[in-house]
Amino acid sequence: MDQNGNEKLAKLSGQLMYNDKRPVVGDYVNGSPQQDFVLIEQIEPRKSKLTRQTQGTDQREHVIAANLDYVFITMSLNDDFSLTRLDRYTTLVWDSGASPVIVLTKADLVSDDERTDLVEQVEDNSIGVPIIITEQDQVAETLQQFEPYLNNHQNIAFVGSSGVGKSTLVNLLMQRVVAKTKGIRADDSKGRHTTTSSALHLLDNGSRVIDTPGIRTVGVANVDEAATQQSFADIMELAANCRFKDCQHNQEPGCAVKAAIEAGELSSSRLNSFRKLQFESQYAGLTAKQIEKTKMDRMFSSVGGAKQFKKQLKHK
Ligand SMILES: Nc1nc2c(ncn2[C@@H]2O[C@H](COP(=O)(O)OP(=O)(O)OP(=O)(O)O)[C@@H](O)[C@H]2O)c(=O)[nH]1
Ligand SMILES: [Zn+2]
Repeated sequence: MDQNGNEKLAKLSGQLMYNDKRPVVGDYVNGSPQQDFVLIEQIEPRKSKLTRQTQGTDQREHVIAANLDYVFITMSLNDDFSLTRLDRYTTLVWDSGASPVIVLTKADLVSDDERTDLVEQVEDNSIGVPIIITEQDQVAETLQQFEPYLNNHQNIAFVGSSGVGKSTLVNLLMQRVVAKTKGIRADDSKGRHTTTSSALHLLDNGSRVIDTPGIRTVGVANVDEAATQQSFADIMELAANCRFKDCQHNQEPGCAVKAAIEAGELSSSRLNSFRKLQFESQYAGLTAKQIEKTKMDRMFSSVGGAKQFKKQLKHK
């Protein structure tokens, strides 16, 4: 896409190909126009990059999107609420160099008391991260809350579990259907039904929503708490019978997990994988807190309006 928002066909120069330097969505590139395509010759330094954490021995960094300014961590208040997952997403975003903003959706599906309680939990947990609260059909209120993050040619993206309302928000910001929501088919500008949605949506004010399946699911694979518990259902079940509620399954007396390993009902490698995941989650939570503290001041000064908007909506 050029400066004017026109999409162009582009090819990579041999030099970039040779060095395995490939642009990702959000990259700014320089190149020269050829007859019917643009030859990309240089990728500008990235001011932020969202990466996928590869697991196992392959430690190569996989960049999913570049130059994001704000990443909206989207979580629904009714059935997707998890502070642990929120912490891990927040860490992921801080690590990328972008700033996180928490979006709590579907406020219309919880009672006022529940909403107040959940929002306070997030405020206490994610100190310094702005919060946006949205609900069904509140278009003007929602746009108003997003405004501070869009008014300066920003690159933004939405992350979060499936079904929390990311597409709904993208479409709302675009003021038309560009991303598929459940039950609605995306329409492209020519009025033709499309099955794939574009990776980059240009808003009227010059900001861009970067939206790819890779961004949507970033972190979800190794982040999703419920999925973790589900995939280690056998260990969770055994652990319920440990004598101590906070049993670490090491040397504690009355440990049902150790007993199962000794009885040959559970492999010790399975316990190891479980530990690895547990450790990663604790580490992620800790880092989030530390990083949040150091970046707090910067956040408050750069988007001072955010808290006010939230308070307005909360007490309306
Ligand atoms: N009641 C209510 N429903 C909502 C709200 N936001 C979104 N929904 C509904 O929730 C469903 C899922 O929303 P989507 O926008 O498709 O969710 P998504 O996060 O894009 O899901 P994926 O495409 O799977 O990543 C749709 O039926 C929406 O209409 C909200 O604030 N309130
Ligand atoms: Zn135990």
